[in-house]
Amino acid sequence: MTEGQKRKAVTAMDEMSKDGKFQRTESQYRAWVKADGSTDFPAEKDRYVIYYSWACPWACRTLAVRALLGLQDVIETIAVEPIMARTKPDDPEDQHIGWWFSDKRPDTINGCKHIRELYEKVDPQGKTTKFTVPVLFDKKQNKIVSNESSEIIRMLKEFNEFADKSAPFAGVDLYPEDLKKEIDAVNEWVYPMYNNGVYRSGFATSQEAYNEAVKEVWEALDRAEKILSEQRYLAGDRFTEADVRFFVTSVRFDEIYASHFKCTRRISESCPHVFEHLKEILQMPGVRDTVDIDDARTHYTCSHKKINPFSIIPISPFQAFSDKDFPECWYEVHMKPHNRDEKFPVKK
Ligand SMILES: N[C@@H](CCC(=O)N[C@@H](CS)C(=O)NCC(=O)O)C(=O)O
Repeated sequence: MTEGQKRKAVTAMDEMSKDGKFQRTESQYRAWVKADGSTDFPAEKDRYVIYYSWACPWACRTLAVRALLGLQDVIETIAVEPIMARTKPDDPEDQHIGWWFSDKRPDTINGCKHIRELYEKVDPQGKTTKFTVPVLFDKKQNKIVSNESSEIIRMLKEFNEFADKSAPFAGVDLYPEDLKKEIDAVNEWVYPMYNNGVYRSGFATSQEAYNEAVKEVWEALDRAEKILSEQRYLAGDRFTEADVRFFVTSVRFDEIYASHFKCTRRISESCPHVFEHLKEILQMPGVRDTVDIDDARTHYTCSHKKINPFSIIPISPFQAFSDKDFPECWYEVHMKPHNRDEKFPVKK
């Protein structure tokens, strides 16, 4: 970046088309960790860190896969604060709002104040303009490896030799060769209609754009409900990344997307099979530790000022059935035993 030229920093809420549609930009860091050392990023224990937000479904899918593969002691993690804030508050021309660290949640590796500073540190030329989590960071070379979660979840298997063998899917490839076609077919509709669909619904700034998006979210729910009433998992009778990718949106749906993103339906009331599927995954060893529904709710309701200018947090719908406060009332419902084993016994 030459002097006088300013980086145009953007956030998700700036990525709008003229007709009010949310259009997500592509991730910019797309390198790969490899166990065989064939890239600049060899798989090593204690070398990498994942920066994440508890709110972010994309970041949390990397945490879920890390837990399922038993990599908690191999790759460390650093969380940001839930509420986004201006990253250059002293510059009136720079209105960027982003993820912050704090004394309670410090960046213990790079000592940055916010995620934007981390990106600017590794990229002083100003090529990056959107500062997202997750970030997979190489501590040895001080480089960002990847900020694309769909690729990070696939490269985590490269660390399998260091995995805790007692983890539910230690050494397992969640994108196995023989199921790639089925998984790709599921991801192809789950990403646009569901994972990104809820954002397209919530960020829409015209009635037409909202109607179109929310209709697709509902269609995706109906489609998943049908599949999960006929088979145990989305890509067949084996658990795969397609289930994790679906889960991270499902788990936030009733508490956050139904109200804050105006998706209006509730999984726990209208999609019993999707609900049991989400409970099954949430209850897999390690996964509960990758979901902080309180932090997530705080982020969405208090960071998107254009959607919720007074930062009013809607009361939890699960409060209606419980004497417990939030988030205990939420966990009470979601940690109740699921019926997936009974309905679809795993073939031995
Ligand atoms: N393609 C990215 C998307 C990540 C993403 O959009 N993360 C959001 C949080 S949910 C973010 O960090 N947004 C920052 C911003 O909008 O400025 C991935 O899947 O890794």
